[in-house]
Amino acid sequence: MQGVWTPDQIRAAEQRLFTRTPEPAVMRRAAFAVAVQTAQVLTEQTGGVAGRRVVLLVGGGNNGGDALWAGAFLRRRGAAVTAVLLSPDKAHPAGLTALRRARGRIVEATGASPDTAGIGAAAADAVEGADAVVDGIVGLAARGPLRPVAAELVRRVTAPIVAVDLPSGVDPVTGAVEGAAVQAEVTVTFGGRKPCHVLGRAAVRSGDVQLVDIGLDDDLGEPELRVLEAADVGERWPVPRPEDDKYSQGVIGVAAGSATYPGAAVLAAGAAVRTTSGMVRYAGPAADVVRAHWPEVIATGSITDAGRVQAWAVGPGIGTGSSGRDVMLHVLRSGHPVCADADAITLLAKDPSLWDAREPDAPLVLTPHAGEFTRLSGDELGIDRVGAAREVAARYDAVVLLKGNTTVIAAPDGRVLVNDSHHAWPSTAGSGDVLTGMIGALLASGVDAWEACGYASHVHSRAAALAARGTGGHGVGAPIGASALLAGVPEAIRTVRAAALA
Ligand SMILES: NC(=O)C1=CN([C@@H]2O[C@H](COP(=O)(O)OP(=O)(O)OC[C@H]3O[C@@H](n4cnc5c(N)ncnc54)[C@H](OP(=O)(O)O)[C@@H]3O)[C@@H](O)[C@H]2O)[C@@H](O)CC1
Ligand SMILES: [K+]
Repeated sequence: MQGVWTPDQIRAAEQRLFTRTPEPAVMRRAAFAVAVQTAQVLTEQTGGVAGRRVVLLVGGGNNGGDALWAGAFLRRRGAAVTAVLLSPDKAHPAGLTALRRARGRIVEATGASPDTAGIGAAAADAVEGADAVVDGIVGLAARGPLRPVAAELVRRVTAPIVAVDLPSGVDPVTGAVEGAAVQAEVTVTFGGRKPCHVLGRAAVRSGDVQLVDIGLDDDLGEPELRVLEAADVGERWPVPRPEDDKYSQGVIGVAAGSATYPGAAVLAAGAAVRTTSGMVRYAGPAADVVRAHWPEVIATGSITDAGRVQAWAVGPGIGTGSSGRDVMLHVLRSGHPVCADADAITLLAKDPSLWDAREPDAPLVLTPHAGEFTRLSGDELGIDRVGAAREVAARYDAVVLLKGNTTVIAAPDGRVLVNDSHHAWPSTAGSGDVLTGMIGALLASGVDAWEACGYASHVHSRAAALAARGTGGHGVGAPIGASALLAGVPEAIRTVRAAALA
């Protein structure tokens, strides 16, 4: 599990660290890691470091200081280093001295012979001719998108960019990208990941995030967010133990779909079949279609005949009328864990009396997309998706899985997991029905509700990428539908289990 800390938490931890290690030493350690990473990028792209042209984009704070020191280290490897100063009066003095001593070149962004965009000739030549660029424009103190001169310089870069701490122009806390921002090949960050490395468009802008230990670990405290790694998921994914039988692994009940729209039922029940080896029951008007697709599912037409289950996955395609309401009353009164999606969420939002049917201590998972979330919360979803999910989770005493390119999973006690797969292959109709069935199956097998959401969401996005044979948003792959995603689930489970056993 990876932790993610806010800039305020990082700064507070740094203050404690500086009582043991002087600040300049910490900065040099950070900068050295930037230099090593830049050398690696240069080697990969050009076959070496000596003689290659490195440009440092240097803002007026310590982020720029890191870049200047990194430039001084890169001079030792024989790179030709040019620092482009965006705020010459504020550029980090010790960093400047170090680069000058190492015989790096220093120019001003808006220096002599400016072009029509106001960029000085030396800066323009350097940026356009670079083999690699180090982004030290702004770091933890960033506010808003890149300012015009920085934006213009970044626009002209064609070389790979190594971002110091975070890609300049993104919001460090919310991950919002509201204007010009750096697209990094690699981001070298210090002490702990920040929200922008794992949230939304900023996570994509960060590229490959390399975390460098600067001695902060003991001072960081509880992380603001957590990210599951493949091995975390594989280690806890339920598989049959030698002593298990079909009942001991959990029986899940799926209440989804309708006679007119049986697809949601087929997908949710199929997802449950592929998630665990326990038994799957289906209750609803699509029983015949479900049986035809999944002979292993025990299907019945009415929720009242469903038989015993250990958890319910409810909602997709049940409708928001009186029969949907009856289904909700039944599953909420059962006292078992419930994963409520789609129409189930709309029903809960429009009829608050349904909450009274819920057993107070039974775990409840709500898996809204943005529109359903707004119905639940009563407010438009803004940039701070983490804060919003946390608030709704606390209000309803439920785990809230807020769907989006970054999935945010908030527990009622404030813990938050995020799943950012850096791709959008799961964005296809029916994909949510699959996720609901997966979460329900994990709940039935006894996995904690917050963790179940994290595991299911990780495997779900992995299954989509496997099915699409795709990687990043602009990488290879072909479009998939939810049935293909579902078919990818077993292989996705195999890969996370292999990671855990490795
Ligand atoms: N603490 C430590 O010892 C360690 C810290 N480390 C490093 O320090 C970094 C934090 O440094 P920092 O606090 O000096 O601020 P930093 O992010 O460089 O910003 C500088 C100035 O930029 C400006 N600015 C704001 N928004 C902007 C925008 N959108 N576009 C353009 N400019 C913008 C704003 O100034 P303004 O112009 O508004 O007066 C702001 O004050 C951290 O990320 C890490 O790299 C590492 O060395 C490890 C040890
Ligand atoms: K930066």
